[in-house]
Amino acid sequence: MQGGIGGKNIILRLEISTEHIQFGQLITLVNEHGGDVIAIDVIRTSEKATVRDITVTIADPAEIDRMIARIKKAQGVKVLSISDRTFLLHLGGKIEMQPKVPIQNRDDLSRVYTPDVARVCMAIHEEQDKAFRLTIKRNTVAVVSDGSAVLGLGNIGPYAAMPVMEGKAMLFKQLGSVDAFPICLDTQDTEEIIKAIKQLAPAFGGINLEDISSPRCFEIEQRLRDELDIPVFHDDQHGTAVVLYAGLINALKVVGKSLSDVKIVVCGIGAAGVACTKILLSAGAVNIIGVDRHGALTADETYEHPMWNWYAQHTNPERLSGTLSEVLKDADVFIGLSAGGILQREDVKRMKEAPVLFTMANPVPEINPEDVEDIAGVIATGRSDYPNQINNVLCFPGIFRAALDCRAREINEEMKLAAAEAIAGTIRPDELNKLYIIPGVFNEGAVQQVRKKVIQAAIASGTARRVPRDFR
Ligand SMILES: NC(=O)C1=CN([C@@H]2O[C@H](COP(=O)(O)OP(=O)(O)OC[C@H]3O[C@@H](n4cnc5c(N)ncnc54)[C@H](O)[C@@H]3O)[C@@H](O)[C@H]2O)C=CC1
Ligand SMILES: CC(=O)C(=O)O
Ligand SMILES: [Mg+2]
Repeated sequence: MQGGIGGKNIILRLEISTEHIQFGQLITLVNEHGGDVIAIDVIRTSEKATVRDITVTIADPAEIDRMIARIKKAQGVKVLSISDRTFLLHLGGKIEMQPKVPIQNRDDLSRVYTPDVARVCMAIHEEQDKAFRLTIKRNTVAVVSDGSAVLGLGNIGPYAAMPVMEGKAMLFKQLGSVDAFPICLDTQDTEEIIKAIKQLAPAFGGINLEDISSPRCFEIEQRLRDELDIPVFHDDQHGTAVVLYAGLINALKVVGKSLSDVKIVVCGIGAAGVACTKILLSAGAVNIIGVDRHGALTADETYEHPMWNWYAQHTNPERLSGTLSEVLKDADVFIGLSAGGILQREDVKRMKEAPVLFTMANPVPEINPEDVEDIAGVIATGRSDYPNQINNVLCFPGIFRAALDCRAREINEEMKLAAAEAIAGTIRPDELNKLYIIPGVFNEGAVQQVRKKVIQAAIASGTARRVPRDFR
């Protein structure tokens, strides 16, 4: 994946001479390259020529250049510009700030701002907790990244991370009615990140850490949880783990296996891989083998990475060693949280019957579903263009909605397990099948169910600081 014209949807602005070319000829040319014209807008027209924006969706992006070369050669057609619909959508960023009330006169001005605002400031100064009532704090979350592990793109830095964080902020708002600010810090130093987030915290009711690479993410999250009194949640760890567990509950029902019996191979023992393993262990999984770039993690080895030593001590009961391919033999479940394209069809064939494949690397999964759909029991990816999207977006809007509504001090294990069970439970037994193990992102019932179950868990576990009105 790269910048520029790399996507599947493009808009061509063409000046078309009415004397030389029939519009139908152009459509045929697009179709010959596997493209479909999905919209045509006339920009201007004269007797001799029309200027039109033609939106084309194309199955094989490699065909785009060939198609454009042919259009450029066609007599009577001038290509004025080529744009990628995804890039157009990002022009100027994807979100903006909106005041809740207009400032229409001096009276409004003196209330939202000086002098009257001073009385509100002093009320908070006298009782800091009032910040929850009198500022944006109670509904606002900071989405903070350092750009070090952005999706599966790696360490692309804070500027390049912004589009993902803006996207997360949009999802927070649309799905959970949570106001979220994208914040990308220009440092990858653990202490500086902790300090910066603590300094930002007064404005926020929660901190969603995003795309911070392991092992720094573990210390950053733990220290912030200890030192702040608002929920701090590393989405790539816990959001992913919650949704993965929800998906696995249902996938195992489809293939008729139980969590305590299955052999699970987790590939990519980073932020997401560690958290997914932890939630599965706490839910009763016994036989989990973790694999990273150098092969299986085993208690027979010592690792520089302290989390890997913990991992090796708590997993791989048979102390298997070897490559991903080797340890996959007779496995029931593959969980990929590593990098695109690293799993081969031959490896899947050596797994047990009806293997469950969660190939969750973004944007390119460990294996393309179409390469193994004939031999897999259930397949899920992190993407929205295949069935069974296992993506933390199913968790973070609802879990933060709940945490803000009950003013939870933290998001604890009880709340995470409740969220997973709520997501899994959204699918009725008569709906469950290999192509439908997890609710879709736009399933409003799922967010509401997560909110309800997570608030109940927060109250029961004593971390809620208020009981929302609909729970009284
Ligand atoms: N679907 C979802 O909801 C989510 C998907 N992800 C995806 O999971 C992947 C990992 O994300 P994080 O854990 O945040 O990153 P991370 O950087 O913390 O961990 C990635 C781990 O994968 C390992 N790895 C890389 N290439 C490998 C290979 N060829 N074989 C074995 N291990 C390999 C790395 O050494 C590292 O330990 C990314 O592709 C990300 O997009 C992450 C979070 C949520
Ligand atoms: C989904 C997500 O958070 C990731 O791929 O990093
Ligand atoms: Mg992420």
